[in-house]
Amino acid sequence: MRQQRVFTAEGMEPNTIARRRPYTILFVDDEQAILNAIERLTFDSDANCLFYESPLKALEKLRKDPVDIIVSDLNMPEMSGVDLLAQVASEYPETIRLAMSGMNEKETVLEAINQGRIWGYITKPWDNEELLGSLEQAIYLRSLILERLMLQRSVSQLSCLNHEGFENFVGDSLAMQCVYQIISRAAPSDASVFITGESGTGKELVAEALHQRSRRSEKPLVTLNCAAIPSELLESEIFGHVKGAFSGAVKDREGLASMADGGSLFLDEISEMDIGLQSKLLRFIQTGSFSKVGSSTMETVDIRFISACNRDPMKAIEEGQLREDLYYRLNVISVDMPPLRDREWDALLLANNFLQSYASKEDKLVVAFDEQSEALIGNYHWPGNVRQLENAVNSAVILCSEQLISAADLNNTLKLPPEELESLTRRSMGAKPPVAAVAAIPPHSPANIDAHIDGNGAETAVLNPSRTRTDVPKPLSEVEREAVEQALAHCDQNVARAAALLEVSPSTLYRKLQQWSD
Ligand SMILES: Nc1ncnc2c1ncn2[C@@H]1O[C@H](COP(=O)(O)OP(=O)(O)OP(=O)(O)O)[C@@H](O)[C@H]1O
Repeated sequence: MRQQRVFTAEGMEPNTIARRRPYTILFVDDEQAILNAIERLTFDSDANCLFYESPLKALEKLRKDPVDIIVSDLNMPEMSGVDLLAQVASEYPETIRLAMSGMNEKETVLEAINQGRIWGYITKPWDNEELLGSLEQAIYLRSLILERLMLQRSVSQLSCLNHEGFENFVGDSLAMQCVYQIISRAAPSDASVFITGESGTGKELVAEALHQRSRRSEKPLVTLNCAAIPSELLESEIFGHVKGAFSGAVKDREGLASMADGGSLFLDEISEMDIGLQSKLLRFIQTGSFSKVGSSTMETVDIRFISACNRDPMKAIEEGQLREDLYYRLNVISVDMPPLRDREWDALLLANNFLQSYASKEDKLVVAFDEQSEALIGNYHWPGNVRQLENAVNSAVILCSEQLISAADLNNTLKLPPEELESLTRRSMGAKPPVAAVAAIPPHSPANIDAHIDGNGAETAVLNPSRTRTDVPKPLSEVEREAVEQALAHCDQNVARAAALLEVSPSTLYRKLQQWSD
């Protein structure tokens, strides 16, 4: 009996990716007899060998499920082997590509090698030991590439983790920087804040950050999810009750309003609150006074109100689910949370962060996302926002059987149909690693522009040379105007928000807009 040929790269440390699994080798040749001969030769090896007569079918297979190594004949009627390998080189540059050819095609092969489309070649007819030796070499090369990929990803993850975040937020997109600025400015005030945004965008984190950064941080932040408590119990939940106020009220009970005294009260999903109770809440907000259910004694507390709604509050008002007067009372400062799909590369930053925390929680040696899963994270539209991303990563960490998370692992919760999954994981759709986040910001975007106050106190926007990659400087006036235009576009033409983003006063911005319109 022949001994099993073990295609495991020698010289690699135990537990490295080189040992993670059998490698997949795809052989393409239009002659079935050649494929049969290779199949017999590799039958006992621990590699996962696949055989295709049609180069087009081989490409189709590759696009569904990339392989480690491809070995292709050169002369095939459907598509030449050089073209096939060039295609693989452009779509999957890290797949090792070998050509099989007779000596008469040496010129073509050498040219392809020199152009980087092919890594090596096997002559036909081959010597069995030489062919197996070439495959072992290819596997060794592939293992080095995977090792390098893993190291790159670890470095990129470390830089994500070392990135100084804002409170408990992860993300440095322009949209989130704008949110951080509003929080920083609003936090010290006692003014009510109304947070809007789709479900799972982080509205509760905003409430926590506002409280943490306020003078009330030593006192409690009390959260009430108005949708989670039956409306008949909500009044007593907020204001408390006295013994005998209703059947079941066997003793006096403090409400959340008393518990939040000196601190903040976060009213989540406010439009779900019963409309009758909303008028009592309005009175309470206006006076700071309330009485427990079943009591006529007034109590006074000092509370900062933060509210959130995951639907359009104007629609809720129109539909009679939110009192307009209450809304304006609660909405002194508004924070609109951007959906995850509008946050540049934040999804990748967040995913890496969740990967680290769940891998350590589950005690699993999962170190990174593979290329396809990174592309999926960057390209998917995440209707459930950060919460959905967190669940997808959590489940992928639990289910994944290798050190790299694959798109299929993530798709366990996303449940995308195969065609959609394939198109979202295609490299050409442009996912970028998180470390590229800063470089990806256009050179003249507001993130690359600092506010500058000159000796006379006049504010101007200047390019920060350490953050821009442009080689040819533009006149300052042009840069300034572009920065203002981009900031306005980013903030839906809201001058106050654009001014906050550019770190100038709204009056400065109005003055400049006036000058430019003259
Ligand atoms: N930028 C972020 N960085 C890190 N974690 C985040 C971020 N945004 C949200 N999360 C996490 O995502 C989950 C959902 O966030 P959160 O509960 O704050 O969303 P929400 O907008 O209040 O949702 P809902 O409207 O459904 O109540 C939480 O586990 C939260 O910690």
